[in-house]
Amino acid sequence: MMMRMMTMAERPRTFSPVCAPTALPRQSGRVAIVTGGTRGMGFETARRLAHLGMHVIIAGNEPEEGAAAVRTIRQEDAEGRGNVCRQSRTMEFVFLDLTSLKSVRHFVQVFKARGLPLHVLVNNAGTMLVPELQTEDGFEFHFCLNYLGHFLLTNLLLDDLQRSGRPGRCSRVVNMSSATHYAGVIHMDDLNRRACYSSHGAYAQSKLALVLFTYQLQERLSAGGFSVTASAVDPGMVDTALYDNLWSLAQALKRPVAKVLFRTPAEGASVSIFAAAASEMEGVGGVYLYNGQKTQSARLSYDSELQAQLWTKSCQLCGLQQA
Ligand SMILES: NC(=O)c1ccc[n+]([C@@H]2O[C@H](COP(=O)([O-])OP(=O)(O)OC[C@H]3O[C@@H](n4cnc5c(N)ncnc54)[C@H](O)[C@@H]3O)[C@@H](O)[C@H]2O)c1
Repeated sequence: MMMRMMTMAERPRTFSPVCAPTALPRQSGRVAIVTGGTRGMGFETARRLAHLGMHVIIAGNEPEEGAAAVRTIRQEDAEGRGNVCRQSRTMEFVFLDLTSLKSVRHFVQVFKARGLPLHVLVNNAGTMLVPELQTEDGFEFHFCLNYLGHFLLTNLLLDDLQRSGRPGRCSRVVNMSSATHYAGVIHMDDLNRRACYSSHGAYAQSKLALVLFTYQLQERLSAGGFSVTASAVDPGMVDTALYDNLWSLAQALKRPVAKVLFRTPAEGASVSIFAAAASEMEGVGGVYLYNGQKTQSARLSYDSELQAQLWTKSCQLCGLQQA
């Protein structure tokens, strides 16, 4: 499929959603995992995929928020169908803490025990501007939550994605990146940023790592002849709880600006939903999407040597055997 490349300078200033909701095909019989689907864009993604008929598993570290999200979506679904089906097992929450590699492995074990197929994995969960902090495994917080946890999760679920995809109906991995990745640098010898920490630098590195991971994953999937695609998406600036870590003056200034200029979570999520479900994206991978268009990502993200190095290093950090 031909998609026109946009440069950064060409990026439109309008904040319209990327695709009309009606343009998406039904997804009955398909299964999706959405990380961080308890609120914000993850919730909107889970909601839309569920309404398209998918069995959606919200994976997150906030069980109460997760239960509320599941209740809301089930209720909406039941009302849409004119019946009440609150016990439906096609919309559920399963605990996953992406800052713990043990939790990632446990989540995968629980999922595999169910014997379900897996057609869509949306790696959406994330955090931003956290003060210097280490995870239980000793990783920098942004690096682990935004990138490494998702790297491990995806790799452990790859065989399920490969088994569930077929030519003409590929399984899809969607990685939630950000325009901040353009400012990112990969510090291969200091991925945990011990030498010189900045929360913005750590966030940017994690989002660039996700783009490098996306391209390397697609290359490996294509080389293996698998019916799985991987894409990175950029939702624009979206008014969500992601900005809760801004210092208080910045918060106060952000609020009125966000109301006018930022996208709503539903608008922001439309790019993940498009990547996860649109017919236009069938068989399309190794791309960075912004406003539903294939867009040029950072120059560094196309460095295939850097992609391979990061892959190898990430396998070592997670204790994964290299394929
Ligand atoms: N809001 C924006 O302007 C913007 C812009 C570009 C990219 N993004 C990205 O979009 C994604 C979604 O963010 P959002 O804006 O909807 O923010 P949000 O704070 O509303 O959602 C973040 C989600 O991640 C989950 N999460 C946090 N820590 C977790 C952990 N340890 N384990 C599992 N889940 C965890 C939260 O529970 C929540 O569901 C993030 O990856 C973010 O970096 C956001």
